[in-house]
Amino acid sequence: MTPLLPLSEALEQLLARVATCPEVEQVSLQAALDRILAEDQHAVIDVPPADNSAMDGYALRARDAGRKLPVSERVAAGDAASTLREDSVARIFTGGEIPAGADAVVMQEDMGLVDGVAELPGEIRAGQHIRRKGQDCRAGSRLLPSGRRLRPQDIGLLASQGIAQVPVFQKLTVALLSTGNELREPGSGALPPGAIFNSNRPMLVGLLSTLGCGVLDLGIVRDTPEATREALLDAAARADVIVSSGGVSVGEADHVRDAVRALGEIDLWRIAIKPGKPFAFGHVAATPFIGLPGNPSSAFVTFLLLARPYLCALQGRREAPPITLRARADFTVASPGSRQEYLRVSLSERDSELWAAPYANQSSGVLSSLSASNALAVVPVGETIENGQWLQVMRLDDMLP
Ligand SMILES: Nc1nc2c(c(=O)[nH]1)N[C@H]1C(S)=C(S)[C@@H](COP(=O)(O)OP(=O)(O)OC[C@H]3O[C@@H](n4cnc5c(N)ncnc54)[C@H](O)[C@@H]3O)O[C@H]1N2
Ligand code: MOO
Repeated sequence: MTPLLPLSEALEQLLARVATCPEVEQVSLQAALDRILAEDQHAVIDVPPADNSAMDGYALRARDAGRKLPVSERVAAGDAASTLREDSVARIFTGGEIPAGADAVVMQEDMGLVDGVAELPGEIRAGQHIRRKGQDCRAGSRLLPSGRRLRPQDIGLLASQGIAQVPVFQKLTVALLSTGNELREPGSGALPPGAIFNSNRPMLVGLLSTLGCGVLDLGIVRDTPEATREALLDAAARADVIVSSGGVSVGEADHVRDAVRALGEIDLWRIAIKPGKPFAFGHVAATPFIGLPGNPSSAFVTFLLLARPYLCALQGRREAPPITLRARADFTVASPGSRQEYLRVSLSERDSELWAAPYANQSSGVLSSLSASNALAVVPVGETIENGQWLQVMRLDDMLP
């Protein structure tokens, strides 16, 4: 039996096989949401383009503090810049460009106004309530790095520069297939004896879609060597990656396993994590193949810990791994043995601290454990966790997309 492989080594081996980035395409800014930026983006203009007021009030000279001065003009957002006459103040609105000569803004709440004459407060700091030209972005500075998944705020930032088209990597197409004679699709009627519904398929379609991949859903592959080979060759020709679930453990010959081996190469790993020990990686012709374990929780956890970083790298995405938080254990577990455990837990806040409470049944076939949880808590190999002990936890929402 092959020894257990630490998660970090499995990940390293997977990432080492990522050689190239996808092709680049230009898309409109709005269509760029959730896509992966293919080139660094730089500011082309200063934003804001000129000093402007942060408040509705009066633009004036700070040295005039305490004086009574007439209001010589009115500046609204969108008006072209003007020059402030000597011995006067300008009425100004938020976003209005500061007239030349003015060096401060007094909020209208702080200004006395008698018969149209402004009574300036006794103390005015030069620069107050002025938003400086270029304080948001300086022309030439880097706005966003290549490899960034574009979020709504990134789209807004690009729009603030007048950028209307952006280069993004083409979407990956992932072929998905489910293996297992026992599987039936939801909607196909009542289950015959021995059968179960295929829950991995829609779950994995969801995970892949959330990651921004196009999914070529091949459904349940008919359980013959010929049908399996045909499906894999079709997948290899039409997709960038093939993902399957089931049949990667030590059981009797599985058609997918044998067919991948016949059409390419397959490594069957035993990873030192629970859930998710068996995991396969290889290729069909030149198309990479990932074999997730069949147990639904194992498929989900190995997708997050292994398939996700691999697919992100293949997409050209370059970002820091999801953040790890610290939480206190709301439980006690004895030494779990030879595999690092990823307990499905609910995080909640108590006395300004995070606490992790595990779902009662942590069996890898129990999908409710994931649905009821919002995080994974890491229990290192050989450790006994006492109640109140600090643990590393990863919020599921931080791992997706
Ligand atoms: N003798 C051993 N048996 C097992 C070992 C082992 O080391 N020695 N490892 C166990 C572990 S750990 C896991 S995880 C599973 C993984 O098994 P496979 O990847 O080969 O998957 P299957 O046997 O096909 O299925 C396992 C389980 O999951 C159910 N399943 C499969 N596909 C789906 C699906 N699409 N939707 C819902 N449920 C699915 C299937 O019915 C089985 O109950 O192996 C252990 N065995
Ligand atoms: O890894 Mo299996 O996922 O422990 O049941």
